[in-house]
Amino acid sequence: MNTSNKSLNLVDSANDFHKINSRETAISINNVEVSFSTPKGKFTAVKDISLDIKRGEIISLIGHSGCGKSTLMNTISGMVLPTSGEVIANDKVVKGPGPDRGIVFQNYSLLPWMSVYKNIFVAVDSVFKHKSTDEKHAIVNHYIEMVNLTSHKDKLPSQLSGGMKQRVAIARAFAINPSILLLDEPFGALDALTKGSMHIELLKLWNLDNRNKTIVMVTHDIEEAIFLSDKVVVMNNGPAATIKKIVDVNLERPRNKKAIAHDPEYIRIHDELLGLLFDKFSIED
Ligand SMILES: Nc1ncnc2c1ncn2[C@@H]1O[C@H](COP(=O)(O)OP(=O)(O)OP(=O)(O)O)[C@@H](O)[C@H]1O
Repeated sequence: MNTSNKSLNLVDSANDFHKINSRETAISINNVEVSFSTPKGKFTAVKDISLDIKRGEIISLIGHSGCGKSTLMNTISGMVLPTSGEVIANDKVVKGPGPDRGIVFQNYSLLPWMSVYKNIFVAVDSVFKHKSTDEKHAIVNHYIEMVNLTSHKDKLPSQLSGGMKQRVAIARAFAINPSILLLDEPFGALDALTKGSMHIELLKLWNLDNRNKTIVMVTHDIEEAIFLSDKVVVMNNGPAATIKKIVDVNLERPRNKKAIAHDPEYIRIHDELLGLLFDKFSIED
């Protein structure tokens, strides 16, 4: 990626900005319960969930498979509405999806018949209706360049590697400039090396935006959660899953993946998260 110099220059000022800005609440999850109607009756996926997420924070949701991470995330995106309680995003009660909340899924959700360029253009075009075509092209080119895919912009998704597809999905999410970015296991399908470089690219984009975007990510990967996040929200097993603990990640940014693994605080957080996920209450099923 050709953004490293820019992002390095922004790091110090971004630190200050982040501290000031992080005092505002971007997302408030208030006493949320989500139940689904199933052929066997009502199924409560999550309940009693209350969580405040500050502007510019990166939050990870972790927990065992099926505990309700995606369901909770989808209450923020508006794709799932709470059965009771409410989610407030950018000071408005969430009643459905909106352009202030961009989402990236594990399966990239790119339109297979459209080029890299077109996939991003379509999203930009639908959100920035008031902008001229030239402005929209400039936005698309800017974000394609940011994820270093300019030479691949005319390719179809089927002609790209998994990491490249995920970069397109991330570029598309950033291009519509949502203040809240929701990532549902975005790197789950990638090999360790590609995953590592995607982490760096995500943080570069976040830095270039002055660490102003609020990012909520679902992951199964403890190391990924610690490396990227300010807080890790650990969920209990479902049904009727609740938040088990919110673990603060007080590790200085920018973080170096190699160095951080030897940091005593990293090791402590890692042990705590392992304990929370694999204690006797978590493995009863
Ligand atoms: N539309 C639905 N109707 C009925 N049950 C649902 C629905 N969506 C999710 N569930 C159930 O709610 C629970 C939580 O699902 P969810 O996908 O949120 O879990 P998750 O923690 O994200 O899982 P994973 O880590 O495996 O992706 C599961 O038991 C799932 O079967």
